[in-house]
Amino acid sequence: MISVEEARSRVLALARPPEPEEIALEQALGRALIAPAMARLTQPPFDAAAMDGYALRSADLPGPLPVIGTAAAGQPYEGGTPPGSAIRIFTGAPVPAGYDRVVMQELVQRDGDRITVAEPGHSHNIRAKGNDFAQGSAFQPQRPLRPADLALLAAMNVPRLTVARRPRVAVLAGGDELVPPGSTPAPGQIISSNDLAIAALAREAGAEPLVLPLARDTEESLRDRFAQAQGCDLIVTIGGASVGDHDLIGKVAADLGMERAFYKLAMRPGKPLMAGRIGAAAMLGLPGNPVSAVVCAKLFMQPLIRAMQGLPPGPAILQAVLARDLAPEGDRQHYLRARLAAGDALPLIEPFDDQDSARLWVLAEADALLVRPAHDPARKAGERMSYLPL
Ligand SMILES: Nc1nc2c(c(=O)[nH]1)N[C@H]1C(S)=C(S)[C@@H](COP(=O)(O)OP(=O)(O)OC[C@H]3O[C@@H](n4cnc5c(N)ncnc54)[C@H](O)[C@@H]3O)O[C@H]1N2
Ligand code: MOO
Repeated sequence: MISVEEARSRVLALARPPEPEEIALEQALGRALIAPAMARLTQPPFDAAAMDGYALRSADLPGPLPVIGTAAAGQPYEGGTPPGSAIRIFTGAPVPAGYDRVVMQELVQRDGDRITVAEPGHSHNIRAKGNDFAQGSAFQPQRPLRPADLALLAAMNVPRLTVARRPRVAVLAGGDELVPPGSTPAPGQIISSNDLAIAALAREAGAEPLVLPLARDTEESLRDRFAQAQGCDLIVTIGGASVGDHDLIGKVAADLGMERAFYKLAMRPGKPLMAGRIGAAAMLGLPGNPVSAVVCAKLFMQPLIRAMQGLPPGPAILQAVLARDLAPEGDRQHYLRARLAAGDALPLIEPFDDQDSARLWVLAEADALLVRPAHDPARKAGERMSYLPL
């Protein structure tokens, strides 16, 4: 069995270079820029007042000074600025050349058309032209676009963007025991849960998921579902990955010409993970146990989807302090469902006693996956450990 690290690099090697798509700025939340966005203007485009008050020369203080005009946002003052004068000014208005300071109105005594300033405050309250960004500045963050990025891109006057096309991900769950949520299960049946979680994880990573109808445990049914996944960039199967008589994914995928990158890795949960390529599509065969499927999706599927968009694959691995002693680990890298609590410099992490890979309730109560390398020795409370946030 290969290691988690080796499996990860083989999975990431399945990513093809991202394909460009041009979209409107309003559609850009969560998308990955694959060409830099260039600022089409300078911001602020002029020296701008940062406060409501009076624009004047510092050298003329404390006054008294005549107020000879007004400037507001969108209504610049067009007159002269002779020494010994001031104008009324409002936040966002251009500060006329000649004045070097805006004094907040709270610090000004006004008597008719004259002002006196006993104590002007420290700040000059002027945002210099270009102090945010200059025309021609290139913006290309190595992460999905966030809400505030849309404001920046709007301020840069960039109404259209070149982003990575969203990878299309087919989610293929199967098993004779599975019926969709809302059905009444017959004896021996359960509700299919994984497909929803895997589709949501795909969407979270930037993909456009396509959840296929549940497959039966027959080669014919699976072949039919693979045919429905035509045109997708990634096919993610759930279940049927192990060695039982009804675990047909490997066989059907092989019959369809799958080039296997690996099958099985030294990981817990998730040992029977399968990866490769079928025609133009990458393929991941996730194990059926619900927790195993989610853990594999976080560790392999989401990084692959991010890589397909030209993004750093992740996931972020963070540090925490162990809240209790742990026995030595076995021969597979273990991802333990765990709770986080506030600590001093780092959070405290405590794994749940029951790590059954079918228990979704425990997964829902977990904040993190505590990472223990294969053959990790016994650990004491207080030691530093790695974890993956959920
Ligand atoms: N003899 C062995 N048996 C098993 C091994 C092994 O090495 N030797 N590995 C175990 C491990 S580890 C895992 S994980 C599972 C994975 O098996 P499969 O990928 O073949 O998954 P299934 O058998 O189809 O299902 C396992 C389990 O999960 C439930 N399931 C499947 N799909 C869904 C779904 N969409 N929603 C909800 N639950 C689902 C299914 O009913 C089973 O209970 O194999 C072990 N066995
Ligand atoms: O490795 Mo399987 O993924 O637990 O239960």
